[in-house]
Amino acid sequence: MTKTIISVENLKKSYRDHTVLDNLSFNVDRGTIFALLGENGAGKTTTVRILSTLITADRGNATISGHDTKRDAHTVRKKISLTGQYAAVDELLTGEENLQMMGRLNHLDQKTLTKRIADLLEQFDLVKAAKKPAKSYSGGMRRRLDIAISLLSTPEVLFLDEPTTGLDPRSRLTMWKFLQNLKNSGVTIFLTTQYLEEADILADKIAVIHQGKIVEEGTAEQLKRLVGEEMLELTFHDLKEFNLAQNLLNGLTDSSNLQIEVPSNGNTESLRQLLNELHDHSINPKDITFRKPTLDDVFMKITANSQKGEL
Ligand SMILES: Nc1ncnc2c1ncn2[C@@H]1O[C@H](COP(=O)(O)OP(=O)(O)OP(=O)(O)O)[C@@H](O)[C@H]1O
Repeated sequence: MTKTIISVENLKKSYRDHTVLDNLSFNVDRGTIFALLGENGAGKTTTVRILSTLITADRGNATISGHDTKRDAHTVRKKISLTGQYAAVDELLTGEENLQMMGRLNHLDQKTLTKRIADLLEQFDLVKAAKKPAKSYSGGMRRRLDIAISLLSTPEVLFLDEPTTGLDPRSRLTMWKFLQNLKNSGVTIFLTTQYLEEADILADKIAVIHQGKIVEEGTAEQLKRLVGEEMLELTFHDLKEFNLAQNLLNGLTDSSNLQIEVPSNGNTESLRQLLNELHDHSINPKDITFRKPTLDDVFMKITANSQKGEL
């Protein structure tokens, strides 16, 4: 079996004169979690819809396990499952009935289906809720049921379009745990997200999509390294101190919070020098913290560069 399970080469998609995907290319390794990270309207759903054979690209190629999503869509559909942004759950049926119905539509024999449903209800923490109508479920439970439905026949690749959008922080944490377990069971997961933290926590590889182009790609660590060193965040007692420090330090200033952020190489000697210099001017910061770059910083940096036309 080859390492690459999803291969995307120069995909283009336009609606009239609006270019939605502009030469998109990337690969996803088998058994990994891949995150397509981008803002609203960046082209994430369009990419998922092409890869899951719901629509076709105007140009370019995409394959799943070596099968072309356009020419061999039938085979691709057998290998994948898709969970969209809007849960495909029948509100009037119970959780168990939803699973039964979709299992029968998927032509699973009753014995296999009964066993599979019991496993999925257990795995997705829905045993207690199984006999209750889905309309009584919370957003998180509904999303879990939706994913359980898409796992009735074990797919090679599971596509999840914004799996945690609209969920409360606790349900997001639970979902992350489920997705990690799913990956450990061998399923390749392709997810789209607007949440930098989600991509950071879950993904083995992240591709940042902006206006239909991949503007950066790598592991969370690689993307964070792009931004550079650690940052040192200094908070001052009052505006007078802050203004004085601003003249001495070359950093990013935030006057409303009386904060200045300067790059730091993590070296204690340079920190001592900086503090001595402030001290010589009778400035003693109220608070000093080291901050590791976040994916937020990466995203800000990349999108700022692309707006400046540097990409
Ligand atoms: N069928 C369509 N007809 C016209 N324009 C479309 C169509 N589908 C998508 N678009 C446009 O393509 C762009 C990308 O949409 P897409 O849904 O892929 O973005 P997204 O990154 O998934 O954003 P969101 O998080 O809002 O879903 C948007 O500007 C959208 O309006």
